[in-house]
Amino acid sequence: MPHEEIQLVVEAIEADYNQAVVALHGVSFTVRRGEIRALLGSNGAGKSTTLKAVANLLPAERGRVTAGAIRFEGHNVRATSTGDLVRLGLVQVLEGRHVFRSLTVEDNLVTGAIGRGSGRADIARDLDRVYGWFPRLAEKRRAPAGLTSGGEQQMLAIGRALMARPRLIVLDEPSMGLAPLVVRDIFRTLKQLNTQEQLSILVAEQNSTVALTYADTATVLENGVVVLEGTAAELRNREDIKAFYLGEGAPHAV
Ligand SMILES: Nc1ncnc2c1ncn2[C@@H]1O[C@H](COP(=O)(O)OP(=O)(O)OP(=O)(O)O)[C@@H](O)[C@H]1O
Repeated sequence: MPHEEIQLVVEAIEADYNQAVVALHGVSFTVRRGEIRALLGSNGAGKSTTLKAVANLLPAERGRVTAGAIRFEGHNVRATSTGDLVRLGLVQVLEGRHVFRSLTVEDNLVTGAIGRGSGRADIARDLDRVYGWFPRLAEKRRAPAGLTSGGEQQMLAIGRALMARPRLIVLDEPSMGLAPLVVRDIFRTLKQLNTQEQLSILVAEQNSTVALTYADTATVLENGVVVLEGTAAELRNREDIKAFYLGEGAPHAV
């Protein structure tokens, strides 16, 4: 595989919080251009910490990367602010969605374009594009975001990220708290964005079944260490994985 196709390199990173709790002990993986990589693992495995490290968001939580390297398209992530990473095309959608509840859906989307320096016409075109991907957001464009459903808020968080014109989006648990059909719709749209716009995706999920359905590759974390890595197809066929690593019970449990 040619080197230039590797978009994100995470190399042997270690991270801690409050200079005390060590959350990652040498995590490594890559994301190729146009790839969907799932980051799997049970509660506390280190998924969120890894994603925050990739977006250089750990300092905001008294966390830090203490060793290793992270490079996005050749840029040293540890030395680049989150805002600059967004401008470079690496955009994160955080766990819990974090929409501005009192702003309308459309105003929330427009905030995603801040910092890009775009004019009104560009923003209007990108809004149309997001509404094309998520028609439910178009229907709710004038509604306060806080009054929309959980699924719509997740779509809004993704739509807001798309307004920044990302080349790689980083998503933390997009399925959390959502009904299975809504989760399926969201993952289908992500897959279409991936195939039609060559958008690379790094997604942390506890729902390994849905993640392995849509991802190309997966990395499984346990206690801050990579315990398994492979193509999603390989991992889908390993019945033992859910029982051993993902806290989803024995393989034959109902
Ligand atoms: N802000 C924080 N301050 C201190 N310790 C933290 C903080 N956030 C996470 N940790 C610790 O770091 C470790 C990894 O947690 P992390 O949230 O990355 O796991 P996770 O795989 O994303 O789990 P979850 O699915 O529950 O979010 C855990 O031991 C957790 O307690």
